[in-house]
Amino acid sequence: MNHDDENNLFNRLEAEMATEPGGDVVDLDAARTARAESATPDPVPAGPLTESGDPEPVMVDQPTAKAAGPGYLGRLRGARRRAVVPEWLRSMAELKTATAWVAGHYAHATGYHALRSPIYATRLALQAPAGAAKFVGGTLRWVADREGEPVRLAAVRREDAAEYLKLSRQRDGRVRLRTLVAVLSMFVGLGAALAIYVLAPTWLQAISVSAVTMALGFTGRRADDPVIHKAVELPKATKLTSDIVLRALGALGIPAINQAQGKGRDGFEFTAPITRDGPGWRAEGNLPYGVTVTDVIERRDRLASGLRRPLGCVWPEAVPDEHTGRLVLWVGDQDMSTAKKPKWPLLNSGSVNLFKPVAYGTDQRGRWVEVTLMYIAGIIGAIPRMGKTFLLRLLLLIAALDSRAELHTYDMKGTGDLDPVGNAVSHRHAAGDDDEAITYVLNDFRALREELRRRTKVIRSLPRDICPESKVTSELADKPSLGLHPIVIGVDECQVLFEHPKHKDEFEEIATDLVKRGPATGIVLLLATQRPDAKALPTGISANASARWCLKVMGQLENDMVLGTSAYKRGVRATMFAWGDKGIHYFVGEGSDARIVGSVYVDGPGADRIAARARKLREDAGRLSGHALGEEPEVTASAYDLLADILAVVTVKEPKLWSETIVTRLAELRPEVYEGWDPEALNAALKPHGIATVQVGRRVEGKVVNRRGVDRSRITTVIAERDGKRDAG
Ligand SMILES: Nc1ncnc2c1ncn2[C@@H]1O[C@H](COP(=O)(O)OP(=O)(O)OP(=O)(O)O)[C@@H](O)[C@H]1O
Repeated sequence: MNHDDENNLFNRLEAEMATEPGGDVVDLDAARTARAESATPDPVPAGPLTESGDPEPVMVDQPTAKAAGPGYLGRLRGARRRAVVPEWLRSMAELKTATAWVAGHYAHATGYHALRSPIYATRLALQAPAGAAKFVGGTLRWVADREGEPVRLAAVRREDAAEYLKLSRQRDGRVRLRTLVAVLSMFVGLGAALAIYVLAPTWLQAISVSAVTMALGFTGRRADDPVIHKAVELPKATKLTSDIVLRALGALGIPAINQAQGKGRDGFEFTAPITRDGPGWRAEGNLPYGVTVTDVIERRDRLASGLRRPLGCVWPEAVPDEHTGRLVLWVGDQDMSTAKKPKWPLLNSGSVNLFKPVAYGTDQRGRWVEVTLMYIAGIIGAIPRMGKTFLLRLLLLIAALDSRAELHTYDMKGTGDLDPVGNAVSHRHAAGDDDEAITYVLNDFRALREELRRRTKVIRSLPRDICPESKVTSELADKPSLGLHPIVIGVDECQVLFEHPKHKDEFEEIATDLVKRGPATGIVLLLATQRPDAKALPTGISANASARWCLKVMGQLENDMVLGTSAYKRGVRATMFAWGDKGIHYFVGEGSDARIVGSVYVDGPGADRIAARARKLREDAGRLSGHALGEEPEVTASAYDLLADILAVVTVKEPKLWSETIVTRLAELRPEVYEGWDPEALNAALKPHGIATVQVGRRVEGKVVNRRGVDRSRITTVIAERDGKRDAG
């Protein structure tokens, strides 16, 4: 009986006992027999009542274990098929890697031993006399049947004459035969040696003497000092066996596993054989009832101790479409952070189409993980020094390699990490968190909001056959006349914007708009922060981001801010990354579940080289613009302030004014900003400031006309609150 059957039976018997009135001690065998005979299902009190008022019985268990669950066909349909052709045969890249590795291994071993062969020969020659002595001694012992001596001596000690006589006779016969064989062999050997000496050419003589010397030298070897050392130190990563997995799971301190193992059971039910999977081993199976994969992930360090492997090799994972107790344990041969990574295809050559997936990192198994930068808004979160800026820069470099993309790069930390991209290709670029930089970013964000509006209008006006999905496509991005090329905005340490004492609301409002409506219009916003909380990353933004990269974080809150609500509960925990796991992160996006990815490492000089290539691409396409050309945006010094502008155009004598009058006046005041605004746009722009439009009645030609308008006193109050002054008007 397997564990499932045992458990089923146990559960059934428990249910039977629970339904017995009074909870008396029950003879289980008798109960089972009676149940089988009566063939009526057990009454379950929770069921609906029958006409007579008795609870209607509800079948919870089928009478036989066989009938439980779906039928054979059902189970077949539900079965997951394993790949017919193994992964390494399907993927050219994997096959190449495997073949190259095997060839490299043997080439290394051959070279290693070839270089040392003279030493081996000398040592064997020196050992040859000892080997000869050993050979002669061994032969004499064999001829004299020394191996039987202990038995004969034992017979002597026991004074067992009959036994001794029998053994002696047997020994005499054996010695005679062996002497004959030895003498014959000696003659044959000596004859062959003489023949070679007299008849054979010199090379054959040399080979023969060497072979005999080497053989004698090999015989004379010492166990503690081998002549030939191993060319490679085999890694300690030995095969993962079920025993090792069970031992490790038993060491986690999870009571249900320990109880099962205490009763002699496994505490883990393997659902597939342990197999080689990439550069590591993969075990899959069911944890005991009630134990979840997150329980194991939480104890990843203990698991690593139980497996006797470095932490970076041990990757327990949940299976997304399975129950929460289905564990996949992947144990790598090498620590993920130090394992050799394949060369990034874009490192030295190549360009990118942002509408197609691009490899940007590798998973634990060394396979490329791709990201499509279009139609997303992304957030990157991590504690400091884990590789957040490097990852953002990598994504921006990828974007730079599509010559159509217009880059806006903002390094609010100000250390110049984004300068390689910014100075070479960016349309807009700023570093630092001083007023000048903030004003620059604010102006650009405002311009981007306008661009977003323009793009939505362009997309709306396009015929269906050209723009079937109401979003920018690669073909549309190719047409310069439409101006729908990709715009990629990268902001490192974005909390500087969203916590800015004066402009935080406006930054938040624009960024939220870009996150929500940007993707369809070809605008991609990538935000990185080292403090992912509601202030640093407003929820309107974090909730709407469709791509998420989370490097190591310290707690559940930050984890869920970056990876999405309840990610932590589902076992997607970036808290488990070790301090050394730089660049390793959870990636959610590309329509798949969270994956662990180690991003490609591109250092400063590497980034410079790639950016130079990207610049060349742009120059060739005639698309280099803005900052990269040394041009600065027109509006820099005076960042406009909507509320202040409204106060400027609405006099104190006009306590309430129609929105349409205000937008007309605003357009006169600052046409580069307000041109084309309608009352709705004003309403939308005021909302983030907590200001709603009100009904304003005006007498027009003797009649009162009601329209939406703005209450001036509300504007002054909000400005007063914002600037901390009592009265702004
Ligand atoms: N993919 C990677 N592989 C290996 N090492 C990396 C990787 N990415 C970054 N690192 C290393 O991690 C260090 C920190 O990276 P980075 O400057 O991006 O961290 P950060 O999270 O942005 O830190 P801060 O919050 O201080 O800005 C780098 O100096 C780099 O050496």
